[in-house]
Amino acid sequence: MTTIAVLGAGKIGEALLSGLLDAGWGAGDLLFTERYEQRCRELTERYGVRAVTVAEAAGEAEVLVVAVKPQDIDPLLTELNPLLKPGTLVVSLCAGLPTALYERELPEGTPVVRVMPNTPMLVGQAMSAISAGAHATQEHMDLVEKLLGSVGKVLRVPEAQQDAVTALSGSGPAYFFFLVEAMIDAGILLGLPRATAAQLIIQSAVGAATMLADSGEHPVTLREAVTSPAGTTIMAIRELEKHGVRAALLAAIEAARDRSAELGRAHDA
Ligand SMILES: NC(=O)C1=CN([C@@H]2O[C@H](COP(=O)(O)OP(=O)(O)OC[C@H]3O[C@@H](n4cnc5c(N)ncnc54)[C@H](OP(=O)(O)O)[C@@H]3O)[C@@H](O)[C@H]2O)C=CC1
Ligand SMILES: O=C(O)[C@@H]1CCC=N1
Repeated sequence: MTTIAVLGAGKIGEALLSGLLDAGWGAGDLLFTERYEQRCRELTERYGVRAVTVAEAAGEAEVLVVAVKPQDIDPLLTELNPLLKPGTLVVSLCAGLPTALYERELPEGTPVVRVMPNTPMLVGQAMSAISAGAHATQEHMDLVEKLLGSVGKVLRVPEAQQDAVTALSGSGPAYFFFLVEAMIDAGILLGLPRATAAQLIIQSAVGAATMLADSGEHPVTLREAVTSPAGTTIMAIRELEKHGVRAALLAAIEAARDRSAELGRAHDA
């Protein structure tokens, strides 16, 4: 079995560890690094996976998954450079960071795969997009596809699309959570108890997502089926259009794309 070390087991690193264990990966094949002792203990107690140093991770693992904040990448790559064994695959989950950054800061020929996952990985429902760096082979891509495929769906995309992907599916769960939060507030406004409003909206979200995933229908068709002539839904849609919700989403996702590109440029040589 391939040994995988997650460097930086925060929100997404923990989601990956948890998702891989749920999918049947052995705890003995998973390692992680973290900055603080207490966080190491917490994760080891929760998942039975071993906390190691970066040097131990580089010595033992065939795959190093980098899951630190983009702002924390430079010291980690400096530490990793002299430790990396030839042929170790480096998988980056970091928003904005190009494979070229890793290739520049790590030993010549290091295979790198850039991935943009999302937190539904925690429940085996991630959407991950993967792109090969200059030295990543078909076998490396297949291995990363297998790894991420065990915790959700995987799409191969050209690296030039990764900033857009980050804005859409990387950040995407947050937009849905925001929408659900606002809709629950609307229930409160209408006088419903919070628990009732939450149950109504969360199940509606699950039902709508399942229809989108399973029916093969375009979202417009599904929305039209809910929108009766002179009924309730069209009154709500008119307000959404009047308040520019569609334009707000376009602008929001464009801003997220721009931020991803900016995070990458911050590391230009
Ligand atoms: N959260 C998300 O939904 C997604 C995040 N990502 C990407 O994943 C990466 C991590 O994000 P997220 O999990 O949210 O962030 P977190 O801050 O939750 O996780 C990063 C973790 O790495 C630790 N860390 C930092 N430097 C080191 C180091 N040198 N060695 C070991 N551990 C270290 C941090 O410790 P400390 O807290 O002490 O600094 C923290 O626990 C980012 O690059 C982000 O762009 C990608 C897709 C989705
Ligand atoms: O907000 C962020 O920067 C990270 C990347 C995608 C989702 N969360």
